[in-house]
Amino acid sequence: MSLSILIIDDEPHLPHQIARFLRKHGYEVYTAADGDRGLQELQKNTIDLILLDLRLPGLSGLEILMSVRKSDPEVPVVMLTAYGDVQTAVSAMKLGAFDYLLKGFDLDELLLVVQRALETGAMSRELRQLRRDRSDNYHFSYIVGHSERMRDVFDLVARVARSNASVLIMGESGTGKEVVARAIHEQSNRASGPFHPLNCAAIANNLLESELFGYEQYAFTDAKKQKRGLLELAEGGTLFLDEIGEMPLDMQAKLLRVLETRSFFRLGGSKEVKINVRVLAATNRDLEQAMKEGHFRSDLYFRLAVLKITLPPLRERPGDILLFASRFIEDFNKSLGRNVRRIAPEAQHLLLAYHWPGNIRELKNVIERAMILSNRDELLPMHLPHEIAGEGDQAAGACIDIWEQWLRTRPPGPVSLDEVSERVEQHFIRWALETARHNRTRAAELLGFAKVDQLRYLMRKHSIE
Ligand SMILES: Nc1ncnc2c1ncn2[C@@H]1O[C@H](COP(=O)(O)OP(=O)(O)OP(=O)(O)O)[C@@H](O)[C@H]1O
Repeated sequence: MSLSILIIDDEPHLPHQIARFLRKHGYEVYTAADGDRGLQELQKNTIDLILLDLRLPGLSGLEILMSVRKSDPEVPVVMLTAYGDVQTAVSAMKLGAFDYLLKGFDLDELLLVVQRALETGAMSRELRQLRRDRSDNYHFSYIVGHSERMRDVFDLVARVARSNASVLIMGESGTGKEVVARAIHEQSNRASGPFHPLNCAAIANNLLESELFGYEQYAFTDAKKQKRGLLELAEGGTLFLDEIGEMPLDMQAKLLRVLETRSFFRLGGSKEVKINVRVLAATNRDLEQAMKEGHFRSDLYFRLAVLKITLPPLRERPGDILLFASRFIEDFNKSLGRNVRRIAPEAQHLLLAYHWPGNIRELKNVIERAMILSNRDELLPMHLPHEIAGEGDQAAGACIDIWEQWLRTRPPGPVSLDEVSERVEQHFIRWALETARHNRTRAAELLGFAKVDQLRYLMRKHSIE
């Protein structure tokens, strides 16, 4: 990725001399002779470093520095200063400038400062990304599982990680395709580079192109400022294209060209950008079928599927269900501040008997939900959703919740059995009506009544409308 430097300086020769020198070292350079034009360049282009003269016509260097800090706090600024202005340069450092250079500097000295500033800028971007990942609650670790098929998958992951080839990861939704892609990245020699996932199905077709390729200013009406696409942002790392089967045919042709030439043009751009990015793709669609139907290009398929990994659905590896469940319990114990110790045997049976159409994602959600619902150290059938536990257990669960709630809130003193059964009865009826969305026949069924009349009688008794 070529990094961009903006020089804001009004001297007639120096900026051009610096620009020539930096271009020779592979940087993209923009120049501006005053603050206003400098800020305009900053608005239009993606700038990685600013070299800023302290004395300028119009806005002063310090004023420009302050507006840069406000609009783009991470871009490093190096002040260019004359001998008599060192004191002001020191004030600029206090305002957040990265460094200053005394005019008369030699170009090698400039290059060193530029390289250091760019590295610092890259590090603060990386830190921001890491913080974002952490706040997304993303902590990368994965579970291999007991099943032989998953052990084979992760053996293959370790082997393909060493190569640079494209990999196509196949499997139903929620089987862990992105997890596998991250595992390949983390075990490869690109691990210290970025990993950028892009879900081709979650993004409108017209945005997909600009998301991948980026654009120059005014490439289209809304392109107010140049923007780098994911192909550039993933430089030195991995780009993960999820649901590649949903990519429109014209984009498939453009992606193929990138894979063949390892280069591309930003939208509206005329300069070829060279890249060093590994592309991993995933699909839950049968791409061979899609090729036969003409929805997927076969040349792209063969480029992407140099290596293939297929993830089995969870129902075909029941040996993994309880292992994954208990690992998720450990994770959620930490994040929810809970201390759940086990899954009751009856609940284990239900988890094992279920067919898991949503695979590991569904299992993870089911465990999280159960842990939120349970206020004990054990997960019971009543904490599982009704498609897993059936309705009977949900009703029992509701009943126990009501009971526990009442025990916690009732005034101290002796409890009469009548009082307890009255309360449970009243709350149980309300629960059934709500669950049945006020359909009385259905609510009566949930309560195990043969006739709706029984429900009507109890509703009158407890003054329930
Ligand atoms: N081996 C694993 N270890 C730990 N967590 C896993 C594993 N596999 C999947 N998960 C969890 O299951 C959820 C779904 O995984 P992932 O997003 O990788 O699936 P996917 O196959 O890419 O799904 P989709 O096709 O819908 O994009 C995630 O929360 C992930 O953390």
